[in-house]
Amino acid sequence: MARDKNWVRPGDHVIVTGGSSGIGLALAGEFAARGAVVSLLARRPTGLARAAESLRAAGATVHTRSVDVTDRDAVTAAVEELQEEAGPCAVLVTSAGQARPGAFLELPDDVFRTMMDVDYFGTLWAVRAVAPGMTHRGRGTVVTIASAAGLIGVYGYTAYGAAKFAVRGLTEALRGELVPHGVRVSCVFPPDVDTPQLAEESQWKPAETAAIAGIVKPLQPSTVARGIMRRLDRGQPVICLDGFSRALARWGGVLAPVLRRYMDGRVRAARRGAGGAAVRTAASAD
Ligand SMILES: NC(=O)C1=CN([C@@H]2O[C@H](COP(=O)(O)OP(=O)(O)OC[C@H]3O[C@@H](n4cnc5c(N)ncnc54)[C@H](OP(=O)(O)O)[C@@H]3O)[C@@H](O)[C@H]2O)C=CC1
Ligand SMILES: CCCCCCCCCCCCCCCC(=O)[C@@H](N)CO
Repeated sequence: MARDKNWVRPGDHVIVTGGSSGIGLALAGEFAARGAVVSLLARRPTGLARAAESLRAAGATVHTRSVDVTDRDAVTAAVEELQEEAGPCAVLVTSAGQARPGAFLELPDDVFRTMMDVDYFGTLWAVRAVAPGMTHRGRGTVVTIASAAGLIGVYGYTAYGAAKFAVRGLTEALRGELVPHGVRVSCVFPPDVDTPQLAEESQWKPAETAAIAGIVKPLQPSTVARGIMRRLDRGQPVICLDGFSRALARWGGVLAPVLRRYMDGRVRAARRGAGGAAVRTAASAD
């Protein structure tokens, strides 16, 4: 992905799934500050209205659509309508997502399907709705929000991590196909970010998962959004916001045995901390 200061211009139409909250809303604010027209997609109309209001108060032009990203036809229809209202989509950000951590042996089957439906297929349907237009016009940027849990397998994230690995696989393969058509493709791998989702998932999060994720202090959504914009300006296809994730993205395969031992140590420490005499041996194959 080449440097191109015109990847987003005033008046451009930017579509953000999950744009009513957290990372998506913070990014919508960054695009609005650059003069873009922003469209927000999410399920809850109240959240959409509140987010739109806050962006409009800062002078932005905002469109919204209440849609569940797992519904392919609804996503396609919403994106088409929004493009009729606000012009062809110059940038798509897929931030709609959900995290449900838990011990593998205790997670209900349907959680695995829900994570894939929301996090993976929710990303896929939005990308498929804009990709033909972008390639036809020879201009566009697709930004998917994965997770640091999509860079390495993390205790407690069997369902969520698998879906985020899928987002990463999709984005990486897609890049090779779309770049020749003038379409930029980037994937973002944030560590914990201080958003409603982080609070929501804490009710399910095993102490072991918290101990591993706690290696990186939660970032603020505004910091994450600014960091993403800076890296998009530089044309980076793989976007990490902290040193650990960056090391993982660059050296993950080579570092994996060391990282696994390190994480297993955090798991054992978390169990001692929880007062558990029951220290089951953490699996550490290599
Ligand atoms: N916060 C964190 O620690 C991290 C988050 N991420 C990822 O970043 C992305 C954004 O998360 P974050 O900003 O924290 O979360 P928030 O909970 O703050 O925002 C999530 C957004 O997605 C929307 N959304 C959720 N499910 C659906 C759905 N089925 N259909 C349409 N919209 C949906 C929500 O609106 P509504 O509920 O009304 O639909 C909301 O707008 C997610 O993909 C998440 O996995 C990655 C790494 C770390
Ligand atoms: C020597 C260095 C060792 C480094 C080990 C790994 C460091 C990064 C751990 C990241 C854990 C996963 C965070 C998931 C965030 C997320 O997606 C959820 N909060 C969503 O809500």
